[in-house]
Amino acid sequence: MEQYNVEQKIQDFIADIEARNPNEPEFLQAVKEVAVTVIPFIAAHSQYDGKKLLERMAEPERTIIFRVPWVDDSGEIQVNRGFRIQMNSAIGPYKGGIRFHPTVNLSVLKFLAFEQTFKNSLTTLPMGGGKGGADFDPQGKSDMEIMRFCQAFMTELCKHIGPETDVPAGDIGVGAREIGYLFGQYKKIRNEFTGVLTGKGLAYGGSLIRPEATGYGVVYFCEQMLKTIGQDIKGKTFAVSGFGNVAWGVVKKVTELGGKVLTISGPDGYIYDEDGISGDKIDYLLQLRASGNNRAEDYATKYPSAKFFAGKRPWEVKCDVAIPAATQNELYLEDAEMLVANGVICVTEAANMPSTLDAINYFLDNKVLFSPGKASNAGGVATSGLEMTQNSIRLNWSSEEVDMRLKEIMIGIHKACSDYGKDKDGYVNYVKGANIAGFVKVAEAMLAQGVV
Ligand SMILES: N=C(CCC(=O)O)C(=O)O
Repeated sequence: MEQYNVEQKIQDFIADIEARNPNEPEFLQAVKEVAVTVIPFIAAHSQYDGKKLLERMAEPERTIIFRVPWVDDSGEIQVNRGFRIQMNSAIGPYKGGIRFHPTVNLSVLKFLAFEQTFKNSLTTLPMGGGKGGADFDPQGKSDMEIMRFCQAFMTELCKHIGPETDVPAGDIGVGAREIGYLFGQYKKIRNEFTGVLTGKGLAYGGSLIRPEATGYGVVYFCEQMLKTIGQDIKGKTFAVSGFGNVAWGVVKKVTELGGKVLTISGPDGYIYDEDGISGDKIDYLLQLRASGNNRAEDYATKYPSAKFFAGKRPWEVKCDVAIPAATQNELYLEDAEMLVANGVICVTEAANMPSTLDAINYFLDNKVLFSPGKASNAGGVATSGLEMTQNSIRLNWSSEEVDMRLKEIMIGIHKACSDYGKDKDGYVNYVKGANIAGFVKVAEAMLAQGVV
């Protein structure tokens, strides 16, 4: 198909998506990024053309929105809004996290569920795309309030999920504690003990390595990216944002492989530790999170080698590798310009859609190695898939076994992205590679299953 037709197809598709999904900026951002890379591929492959595959992928199979009433410690009745987006089940049961955060809304969860479809496809495991959550703010809540909210949330959600239907897990605001309360309520209501959630505790069906998996997988992917230019993790400096489970896993694995992590960040700002975040400092990150606070400043208070920069983002720091591990749209064009000016050679996304489209295009135009979260942060959901496998065979693998399979999966995702994303100069456009590689498996399944 001639170029002007393809460009017109892209514009027409985007115009339709904008008309059908007004006031959903995050969802439109995620769909546009896929459209500009996948539509040219569809146009060049007749078996996919004219089948409305991307149009169908960009429309959830089911959107469930529900009221979550609960009682706080003072006896006040609270009302929150719960969601589950069941986006695409062509290659497996819906699979994706649950996010508890005041910024959660339909647009955010649709973007997450859409990205999850491509991410889960890249793992090659049988998992469809889904995501859920609520506009509930866990910050400052007591343990009992967290439990009552999780029970109220699952009282409704349990009608719509199951081990062969939809398998939720954690995400921002939903950690091991919340998964436990959600699982307990599901089991009580449905009277079933199944692998309906992943990220479970080891005592009731969880998998070793799952807490570290997203961060480990990011570093395994980053290692493969650096290898394409003859580089390695060892001796490199890293700027990391966030300090939840994901950032902790990144810091742990980078340090283990000989890299030096200089920063972590919270909503209050970032800390710069010139000595590097290693040893007991890594475990302190978890204590910081476990204490329920999200102030990065506390790290600088505890460790004199660290300086705190209030209200700033860590992308002003000179580093070899940047790893955004906090949340969506945390790395803007101005940050990308600063990173490139300071000589960054690789950006490996650890959060979901942390870079804006302008920032991504700036990295690609400057031939910086850049990987989207749907590829490089897939280690979390991949290990969730391995947890589902262990539950199915009613066996637990060792941490070495799980870690080995995780690394194999990340190397496989990197190869798939390279196969579809390498240009004639040998530069790998991981955005293009991930979107096309993720699209193909889902498209093949959708074509085989008819118009459903
Ligand atoms: N929050 C996750 C993990 C989802 C899962 O493990 O099902 C993600 O891939 O964004």
